[in-house]
Formats: sequence, structure tokens, C-alpha cells
Amino acid sequence: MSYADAFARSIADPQGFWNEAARAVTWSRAPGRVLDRDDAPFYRWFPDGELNTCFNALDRHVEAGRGERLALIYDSPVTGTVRRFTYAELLAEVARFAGVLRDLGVAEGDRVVIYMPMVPEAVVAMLACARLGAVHSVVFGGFAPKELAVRIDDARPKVVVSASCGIEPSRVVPYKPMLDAALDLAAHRLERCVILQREQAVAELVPGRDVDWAAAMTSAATGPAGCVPVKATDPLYILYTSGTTGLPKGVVRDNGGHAVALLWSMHNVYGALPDDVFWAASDVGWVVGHSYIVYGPLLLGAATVLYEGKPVGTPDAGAFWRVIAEHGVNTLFTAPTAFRAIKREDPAATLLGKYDVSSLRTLFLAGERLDPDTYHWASEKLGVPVIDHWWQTETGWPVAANLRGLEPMPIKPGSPTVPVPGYDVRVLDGDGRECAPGQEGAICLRLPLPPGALPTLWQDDGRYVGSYLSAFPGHYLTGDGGYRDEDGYLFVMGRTDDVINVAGHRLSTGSMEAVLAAHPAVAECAVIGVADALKGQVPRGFVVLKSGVEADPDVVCAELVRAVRDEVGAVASLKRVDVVPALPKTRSGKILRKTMRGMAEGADEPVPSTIEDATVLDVLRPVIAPPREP
Ligand SMILES: CCC(=O)SCCNC(=O)CCNC(=O)[C@H](O)C(C)(C)COP(=O)(O)OP(=O)(O)OC[C@H]1O[C@@H](n2cnc3c(N)ncnc32)[C@H](O)[C@@H]1OP(=O)(O)O
Repeated sequence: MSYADAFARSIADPQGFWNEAARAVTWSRAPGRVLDRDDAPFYRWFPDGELNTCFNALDRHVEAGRGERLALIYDSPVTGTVRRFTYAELLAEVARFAGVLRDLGVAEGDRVVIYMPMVPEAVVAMLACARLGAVHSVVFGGFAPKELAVRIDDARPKVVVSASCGIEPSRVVPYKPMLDAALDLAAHRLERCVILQREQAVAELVPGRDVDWAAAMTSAATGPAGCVPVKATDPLYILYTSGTTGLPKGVVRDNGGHAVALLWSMHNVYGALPDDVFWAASDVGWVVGHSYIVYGPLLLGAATVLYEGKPVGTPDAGAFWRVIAEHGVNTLFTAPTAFRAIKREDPAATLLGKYDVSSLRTLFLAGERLDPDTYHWASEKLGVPVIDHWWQTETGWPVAANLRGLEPMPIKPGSPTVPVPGYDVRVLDGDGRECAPGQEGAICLRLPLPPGALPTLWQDDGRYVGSYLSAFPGHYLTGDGGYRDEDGYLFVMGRTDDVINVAGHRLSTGSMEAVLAAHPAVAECAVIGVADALKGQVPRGFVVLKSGVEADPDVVCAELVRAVRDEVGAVASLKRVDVVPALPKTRSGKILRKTMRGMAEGADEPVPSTIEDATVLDVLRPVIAPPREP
């Protein structure tokens, strides 16, 4: 089928299109209905189907005689370890850990928070939850205790699974003290924690609450657990993502639609085959890790690489080439920032010459805008198609891509190509009318969203509607702006709200502002995202001090940088805060962040007509603007 036919059918007859795709999944009860529109805008896919996602990811491959095939390759340059698991071995680990969770009282529908570094046990814990019909919520290890506590309070887990430490190239990061601090901060009281002890920093366990992973796995009392069939519409996981304001949003993923969509995407979008080695160089704490380190490749029956390292510094800028060569990687998926880091360290890619990377068929990039320089560098050095594609935590799988398995298309640098079948992408102007080709507007998706995309936010239907469905009735608002060209190619220009993207990590400036505003010396503040050659964007903070404050401004700024690191996490990467005499505002008191961003990036910003006091810009300019080239 051509792309045009597949896309047209997916929009005109979504039920027929996805019913066919659903046949690739093993159901314990095959769905009789495909799409339930009765409670719109809360659409439900495969409402009467039943399945188990872990069964589809592991057991069915073993039952089909593929148990000896490679499922998971753990490659950890930070510990000097490589471990390989066949499907049969991974299944045995998962079933046993599901037994541990079951014995700790975890049952269908219970939540389990997973706060772990990139170790195989993180994957085992996720799949064990899926096996029991429990709902996992993985929290990225770069978040600080307060962020973890907020997520624990929202998800209200029965158990937390964590590790004694994570390992960054320059330091060991003790996770357990952060978990303990989060549990002190959280209002929710949970019953048990399972802790994986790592030799780099062994943690103290709290008697009666904490369980040692290894001891629990070898306990004679614990037997393996079988798969619990759940409704297709039951949640598989909650994954929190930054919103503009307030608490992070708990994106819900269901079981049935997710399995169908991911399996479809593995071949049609990524061109992957069951015997492939697929490597998503991301983190299990992000949606890329959920969809394309864990579920997608395993649902397909491919081998997936779990990499505990960085593109540079572990040990050098040849790390990615070494992993491709050593494990025969066919598809690499990472964020542009990773390639910018490699390019900066080894511009001529001399280290590439040391490795045989001929197994690599395609490089996929996503998570932030792919700048043309990085695109050209990667294409030229690797000599394989470099595919930009675009999607979000909320959608769970690609919205726009060059579909390598369905019909590869000519590449236009700067564009993630065309809407993926299932996604009725519309670019709308402020009045909700479709923009003409080339005209920029809000990128929206006409409802219903396809299987696999979020059905709602965790226990907050109202916020789901308010955040995504209210701006343009009948459409999901992505929060990104952009345009389509005459050929229907999509160009995504960036967020239209105060969410920023730092090294492929989606962060809320609002949560950083909340930390700055809490400092006793600060009267008001603003955090903006500014362009950065390596990380795409980095945050910068500006504060106005309260009158009468006598503290040294440099000391206050250093305290503020520290506070954001302690309260949001190292991943926020807020390295610079400046004291300014005033912030530019509209007459109604709204801070002119867009104007500040333009000034910080050296643009010739026009003075907005709504500004309350234009002279503020003159005093701000020397602080905010980048130094001029000599
Ligand atoms: C398509 C849908 C989506 O968008 S899903 C999201 C996709 N995004 C991604 O996959 C993320 C891609 N980015 C990355 O993998 C990393 O940023 C890469 C490129 C590897 C660079 O890593 P790194 O050098 O650590 O820089 P960074 O900006 O990520 O980190 C900033 C500081 O945070 C720390 N950090 C990072 N991860 C952890 C962790 N798991 N546990 C504890 N700390 C962590 C880093 O060490 C760094 O700290 P420091 O400021 O240098 O002291």
C-alpha cells in the first residue's frame, strides 16, 4: 500500500484500518468493537478487547519457539559491563520479579513508581508491572526529590522500585537518599520499596519498608507470576510530562491501543524487522525509552539495546560507533543534541573510522528540532538516511515521519516529512481556520486521536480537556507551532507556550520560576529558554530583588542556580541567573517573555505596543543580550 492510500484510509475508515493492524497483536479476548465514540471527546480503542502487554512483548515469542533469540543487550560503559538476555531469559526475570511485586501486594490496577538508572532491572520492573496488570510510572533519574514526590503524590503507588545509585560520567549519583527525601516530602504513604543495590554506592535500607532486589528475587517464597489479562482500555502506564503551569501532567497510556500502534509503527515507520537490533539511545524515563527501548522492539520480537552511557565522555566521541559495531545495530534513534555533542568533539568523525558500522540502515532523530547542520553532518558521515520525525509524550509514537517501511519519501532538511497514518494533522490560525501552505499556525490533530495516543490525563479528565481540547473544539492542541508546505510536508517551528526543550528534555519554565520566586530576596522573576548550540535551548533566569535587600547579587544568583538544581534536578541545566532592575511587562502585568527571548538571542526585537514602560528594555539589554562579536 502506498503512503497516500494508507493515510487516506486511516482517516476515512479508522476502524477498518486499525482493526487490520490489531490482528498483529495476541489478544486473550479479540476486540469486537474497534472505536468507542460514545463518550466523546473521550475516545476508547478496542473497548471490549482483552490482552496482556507483557505476554505480547515476551511470552508469545517464547511460545513461538523464539526463546533463544536476543531480546535485550545492556551496554554500560560507565560500569564496563555488557549483558545479553534472550527472550526466554528476560521472561524468566520478569515473571520472577512480577512474583516479588505480587507478594508485596501489587495487583491489577495498582500503581508502581520506578525511579531507576539505565539498568536491565528497570526494564524488568516495567514489564513485571505490565504482567500483573499493574500501572507503572517511571520517573527520570535526573529529577530531584521534590519532583519525584509530586509524582508519587499524584500516582499514589503501592510500591516504589529504585536503585542505590545512578552513574554519570563524572560522578556516582546516590538515588536512595533522593528517594528517602521524596518519601519524606510526599503526603502519600506507600507500603514498600524495592531497592537494587549497586556496588558503586550501596544504600542503607529502611527495615520493614525496603526490600533488597537481589534477596527478593532469590527468596524461596517467591514464585514466578503469570500474565493477568486486562481490558484494552486499562492503563499500562502513567508518564508525567511538564506542562506550562502547576503539576506535571500524568499522561495515561492504555494497553490495547498502545500495543497495536507501536507494533504498526515498528515496521511502517522505522522499517524494523523481527531479527533486527534496535537502539533508542534515550532513557527509560522518557517516552522514547518506554516506546522504543522497551515496548516497540520487544512487541516486534527484535533485540533492543539499553545503553548506560553518553554520546561523548564514555569514553569518547566514538561511543555510539562502538555500540553500533559491537552489537550490529540496524536502527539508531536518538536526539539531535547527542549528534551535536559528537560533532563538537570530533568534527571530522575520525573515530568513526575505527569501527565497522555497516549494519546501520537508518538514523532516526527526534525530541527537539533537527537543525540542518546536524542533519547534513550525520548524513555525510554515516552515509545512511537520516530521518527527522516528530512526536510527543502525549502521542506515544510518531505523528509526522518519513515512513521507511511503508513508503520512503524524499527528505527535506528541517521537516519531519508527512503526517503518519492515523494522525489528521491540521495547522490552524487563531480563528481555527486552516492555514494556507507556508502560513504558520498552531499544529493540531483532529479527533479522534489514533490508538496509542493518550486517552486522558491520570484522574484528571477536566485538565485533559482544558489543556488539549478546548482551544480548537474537535482538535487536540499539540502546543507546537509550524506550517505545511505545498507538498504537504510539515515544518515544526517550536513550542507556542512556556515549555522549553533542553537537550531533548521537555521542561517547564514555570516550575523553575516557582523555585526562584520562593527565595526570600526575590521580588519577581522570569525564566526563558534561549537558543544554545549544543542543547538546542537552555534556560536563563532573571530576577528583580526586593527593595532593601543587601545581599551580594552574585551570591543570590549562585543560591538560585543551586536551588533549581536541588528542587527540579540537574537535568534542568539552569546555569545562569541575572539580577535586573525590572522585567518588561504589558500594561496588564504579563511578562514579555517572547521579547526577552528575542533580545537574549540577539534578535532585533521590535518594542511591543502593549509594553507598559519601554525604558525597561534599555536597562535590560546589556544584561540579557549576548556579547557582540569584536
Ligand atoms: C519524541 C518524544 C520525546 O521528545 S521524548 C524525549 C526525548 N529526549 C531524549 O531522549 C533525551 C535526549 N538527551 C540525552 O539523552 C542527553 O541529554 C544527552 C544528549 C545524552 C546528553 O546527556 P548529558 O551530558 O547528561 O546532559 P543533560 O543535559 O542530559 O544532563 C544535564 C545534567 O543532568 C545530569 N543527568 C542527566 N541524566 C541524569 C540521570 N539519569 N540521573 C542523574 N543525573 C542525570 C547530567 O549529569 C548533567 O549534570 P551536570 O549539570 O553536568 O552536572
